[in-house]
Amino acid sequence: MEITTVSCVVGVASISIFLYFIWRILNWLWFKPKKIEKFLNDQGLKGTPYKILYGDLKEMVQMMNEAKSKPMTLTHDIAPRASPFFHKSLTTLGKTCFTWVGTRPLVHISEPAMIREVLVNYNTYQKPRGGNPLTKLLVRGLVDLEGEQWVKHRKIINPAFHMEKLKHMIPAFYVSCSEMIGKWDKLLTQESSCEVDVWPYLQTFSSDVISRTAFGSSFKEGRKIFELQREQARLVMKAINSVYIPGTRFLPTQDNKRMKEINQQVKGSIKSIINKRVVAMKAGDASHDDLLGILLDSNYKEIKQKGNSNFGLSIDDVIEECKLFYFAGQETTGNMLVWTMILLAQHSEWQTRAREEVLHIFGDKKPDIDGLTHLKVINIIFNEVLRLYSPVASFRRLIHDESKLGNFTLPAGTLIQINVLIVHHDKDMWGEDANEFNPQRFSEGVSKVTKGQAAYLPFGGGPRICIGQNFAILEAKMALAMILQRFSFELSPSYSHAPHAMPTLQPQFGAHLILHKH
Ligand code: HEM
Repeated sequence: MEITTVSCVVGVASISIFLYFIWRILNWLWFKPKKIEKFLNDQGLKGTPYKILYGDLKEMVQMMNEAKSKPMTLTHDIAPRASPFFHKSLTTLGKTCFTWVGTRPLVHISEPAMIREVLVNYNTYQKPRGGNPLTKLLVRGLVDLEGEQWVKHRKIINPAFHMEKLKHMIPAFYVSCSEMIGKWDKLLTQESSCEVDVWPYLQTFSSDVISRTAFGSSFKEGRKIFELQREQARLVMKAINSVYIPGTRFLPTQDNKRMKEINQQVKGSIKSIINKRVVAMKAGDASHDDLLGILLDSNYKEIKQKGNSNFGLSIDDVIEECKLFYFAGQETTGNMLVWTMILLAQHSEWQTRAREEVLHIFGDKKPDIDGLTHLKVINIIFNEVLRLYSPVASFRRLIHDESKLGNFTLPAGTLIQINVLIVHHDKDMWGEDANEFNPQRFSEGVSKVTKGQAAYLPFGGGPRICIGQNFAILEAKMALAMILQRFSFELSPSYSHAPHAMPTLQPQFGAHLILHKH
């Protein structure tokens, strides 16, 4: 009798637990997203209807693949190809609307006042969490931290990007660019002009710059790290574009195994560079001019000042920051340069103006820091390139608690997306010629043209603005000045216009230009 009662109780308890889990799964998969959908709709916010588990992921990937399948006509109206799903959603649902990333709502904001609110209040609007934890193998460090940890890291890393430190990186920019130009010179030994896909050269250039500026004399080891990080980025992008089922990262799939293997190798290599450097520092024999040297110095000062190593970065922290320099600084700057060359190849009048400025300031001499900071025409050209072909097409934030944004109340767990590329092409903001290449619009500075609004965001904004923007601009100025001193260029007939945002904005089929030697 007693045994029967016990079995009954166990049976009822098991059924209850089972039903509870079923309820939780159904709530996660269906009831909660539908409740949120109604909550947002009731506030007048339009959105795509929620689709179970995937949300809009399938349509997003399908539209991206379709856009990728063919090049576009040679215009700068690139958002429909580069961000097809978001462009369509914002066009049909309104500039403030919502879509779905799996079971999470993704609210798109485009009004400058709302954008500013999100960027300034960085403790409320945080970097997204969740999704596939394997992505953390690629991006951690400053870009991924919050609260006090972020403040601490930003303070220690900041000195590495001060102008007086960046000055010491000019020789590294010069050497890397000379190597690239040397290769182009070789291609042109027989002929006075030839067709070159400049994209792979610019990628190698910008990764070489990071290897040299991050690790100084150890830059060859840096190059190997970079190759591994590139492979990691491909695997991570694959993971991000699929729905993450919790726990699957532990499955011994080929991709999972490779991602972990790469992580070990990269960490091991950076650790060995750091260890060598720490030994050299103790012997008073280390370079203090590269990013690693400046970071270790700054860290040492912080620990000394506060009298406790808890206030500084650990070796693991330093490893993550070095990995981040590659991830954040290489592809973005390479993209900025490739689009600059493509646009100047198309708009020869601006190419001529830029060359005249370079020859006026430097003649055929090595560009120096003073001259580079005085390049005005090149400055407005870069502003316009970064507007039309912003390397970071969009970025996201996550709210952990219910929050008010503008007139809307957003539930906890909502993702927010700022579609930089779409904002940069908005005719209401930039005028009827929003899709034209017109660097002149920046002739009186960025704030004049945006009327001080948060509408120009190639480097983000607020306290979490890109820490490397001066580095990137200086590097790009050196490269463009040296290129213009030696070559003129135009689009090759084989160039196919295909801007593609995966993850940063790239020319999908390369950048085939005809180079002419001066
Ligand atoms: C043209 C080149 C570049 C572009 C367009 C660019 C763009 C951006 C953007 C849009 C953000 C903000 C992302 C967000 O708010 O979610 C950002 C952050 C960041 N960037 Fe860059 N970046 C460039 C070059 C660099 C370089 C050269 C480095 C370093 C070597 C770098 C390091 C970082 C870091 C560490 C952050 C995170 C800052 C923080 O959260 O405090 N970037 N970048």
